[in-house]
Amino acid sequence: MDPNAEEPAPIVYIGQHESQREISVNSQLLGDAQSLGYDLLTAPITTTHFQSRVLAILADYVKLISESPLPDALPLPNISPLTPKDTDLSPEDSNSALIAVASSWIDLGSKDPLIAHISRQVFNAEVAYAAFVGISSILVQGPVQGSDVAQYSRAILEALSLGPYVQLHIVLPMTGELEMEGFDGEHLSELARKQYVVEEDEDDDGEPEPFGSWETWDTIRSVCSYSNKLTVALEVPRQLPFASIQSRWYSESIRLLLFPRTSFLRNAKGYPVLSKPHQQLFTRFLRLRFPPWLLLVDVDSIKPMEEAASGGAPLEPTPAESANSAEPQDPVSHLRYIRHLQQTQPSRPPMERFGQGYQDYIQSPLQPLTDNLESITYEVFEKDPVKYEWYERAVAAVLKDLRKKLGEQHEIVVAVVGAGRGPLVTRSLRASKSTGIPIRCCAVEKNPNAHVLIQRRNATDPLWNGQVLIYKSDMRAWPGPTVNGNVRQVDILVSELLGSFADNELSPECLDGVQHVLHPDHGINIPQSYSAHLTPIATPKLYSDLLTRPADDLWETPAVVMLHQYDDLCTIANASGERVPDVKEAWSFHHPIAPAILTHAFVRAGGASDAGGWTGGDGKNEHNVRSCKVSFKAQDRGVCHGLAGYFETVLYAPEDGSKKVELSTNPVMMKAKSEDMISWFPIFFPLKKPIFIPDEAEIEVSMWRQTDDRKVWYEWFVEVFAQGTKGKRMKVGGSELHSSKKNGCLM
Ligand SMILES: C[S@@+](CC[C@H](N)C(=O)[O-])C[C@H]1O[C@@H](n2cnc3c(N)ncnc32)[C@H](O)[C@@H]1O
Repeated sequence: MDPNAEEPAPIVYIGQHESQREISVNSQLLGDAQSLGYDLLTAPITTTHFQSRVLAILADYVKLISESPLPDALPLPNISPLTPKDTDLSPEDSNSALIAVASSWIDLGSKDPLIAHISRQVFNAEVAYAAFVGISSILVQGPVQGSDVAQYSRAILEALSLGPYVQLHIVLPMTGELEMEGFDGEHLSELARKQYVVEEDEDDDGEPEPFGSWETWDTIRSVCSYSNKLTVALEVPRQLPFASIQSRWYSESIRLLLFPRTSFLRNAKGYPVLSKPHQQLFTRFLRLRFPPWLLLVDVDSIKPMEEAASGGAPLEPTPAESANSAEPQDPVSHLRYIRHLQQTQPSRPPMERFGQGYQDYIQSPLQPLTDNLESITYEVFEKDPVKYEWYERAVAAVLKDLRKKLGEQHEIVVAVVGAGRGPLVTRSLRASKSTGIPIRCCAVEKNPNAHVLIQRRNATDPLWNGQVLIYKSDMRAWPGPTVNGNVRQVDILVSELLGSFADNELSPECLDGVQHVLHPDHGINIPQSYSAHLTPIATPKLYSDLLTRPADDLWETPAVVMLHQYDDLCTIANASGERVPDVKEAWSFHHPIAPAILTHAFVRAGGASDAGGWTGGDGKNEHNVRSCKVSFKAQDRGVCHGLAGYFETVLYAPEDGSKKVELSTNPVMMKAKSEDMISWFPIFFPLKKPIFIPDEAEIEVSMWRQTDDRKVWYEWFVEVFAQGTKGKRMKVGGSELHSSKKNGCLM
């Protein structure tokens, strides 16, 4: 968790795959591949013998129905169980390093019921046998061009139930068609009967839909209910598609990245290398919490060691051979290059280093008002390299402004409310020292355990020097500091009560409750304001994680997550033309609030005035209700799984108009306002049912911050609109109304 610690090279598992492996894979060959430096090897589940047997059964059946007076009365043929000649695989200890390959000559989505039926039998027999011999990872060719994706998906769903540990990895291109070598022999799709072959659409320009491959995947995983046993084996093409397609795939469950021969370039010395964009893609995937395995496809064919030693290619070229040959003779040049990339990865930004292991990990938001935090939690905040520094700047700026306004005679009272272990007290004292403006400093904390530490710190820290006035109190019940027997008004009220969505740790309610100690004319709050921001995202990872958890109200509870494997559905171009997420403000809070509002709230409390709150209680907290309706424009089709939430805060805007001191977790503003700040992860408002978003659709988000005087909760609702035929917008999808009332934040 230390953001400054040295980073080890990421762990990457690399395998080798040959589309047409000519030699059978056994533990000997696997051992040879491992001694060359591979971790994994692919192995076809069945042999060509099996294929010939299936084709013969098919041919017999076709003949039979052609000769039968009642062809429709004939039952579809069955494939008899596998025989020893049909497969080279057997149970071995080393099988965990094998990835089984299901036959690519079948057509699970064939529109011809006969072909689909045969294909399913082949596939099920293969999956079941692979699972039986202890190989859980199975590479499965994606749907054949023109076949029925729904039918294919159903077949995948069926196969997933064939073994408890079966993992199916669907081979798909990023866009268009696969580049890796296809299957050479007879393909079942070519044997579909005429009446089932659909003529090509003449109007079709032949150009693939850029998101077509992703859409195929979306259908497969939706039919399979986002099963965590189903992932993608994504082929990396020579020409990478648009950034929007790359980031869509990045958000998906990718277990394998396939690098075919075509994805490599040759450098001046003839060695295989990846282009810069390919390297960036590689780095991005490597930073995932569970990076995909890599498969080098149809490069550096693996020969058994014995064969290599007795006349095959030598393992390492001699210098003379290297000099004389136009192409390097290294038998694992692609692997060596990828290992080199692995070892020379650029270091991660501080937030990623700090959050390592927490990426896409769902946590309940902290409730520091209801719960008493542990010392270790404070310790984690205190590692932030930015937040405390910015608070110190803000206090210094306020001190200078107040000094101008109040003169040297006025002793400035600074109160840190919710002081925790005291870092903001230290920063306030430092600001006083650096500006030369003396202060009277107080610390208020309701956590009795943290209170012990701040008292000790007051006694031992030379900067505190026993001068800090320490109060163990809920700030809302604190009467203010007593100096020389008199209660003094506070000039600067410093707090850090912000959650990932700004107000979700009840900063507004706490600061309202302590505003009575602040000087009514010139008192200043740090922060002065904060705002909540949101944007719709696709995050299949979080959605499928939530699906695996039993509690129903998980869908009704915002979660704190270091969002990593997700895709922004709505982006805009920034000033330099770069596409950035369209993050919009939901609402904001400003402090101090108008005294009249507090007076009114006070009168309402106890039910003496008005009819009571709209959502319960007397209505005393109703001024902290907020709502918004924000509209976003999606560029490309996708699926919305929820809303990502962020916050921004103005700690202080100096009176001379100089740069404001601000913090932000909004990915668009963070760099400019508080780069490398690590204290807050984003918040995620999930949707119980993912919503499909068509190209260029409008996404409307309605959100509410509600209260009943005892707690605060959020409600959220998403609607999707597309352009209708008559030029009018038309609703095409929407969520149910989600509400966190049951798990609201207690006041
Ligand atoms: C997010 S922590 C910040 C701690 C510390 N100021 C820092 O920046 O490291 C918020 C602190 O406020 C305290 N707190 C929250 N609500 C409070 C209240 N109503 N009265 C007093 N302390 C409160 C919590 O116990 C916690 O120590």
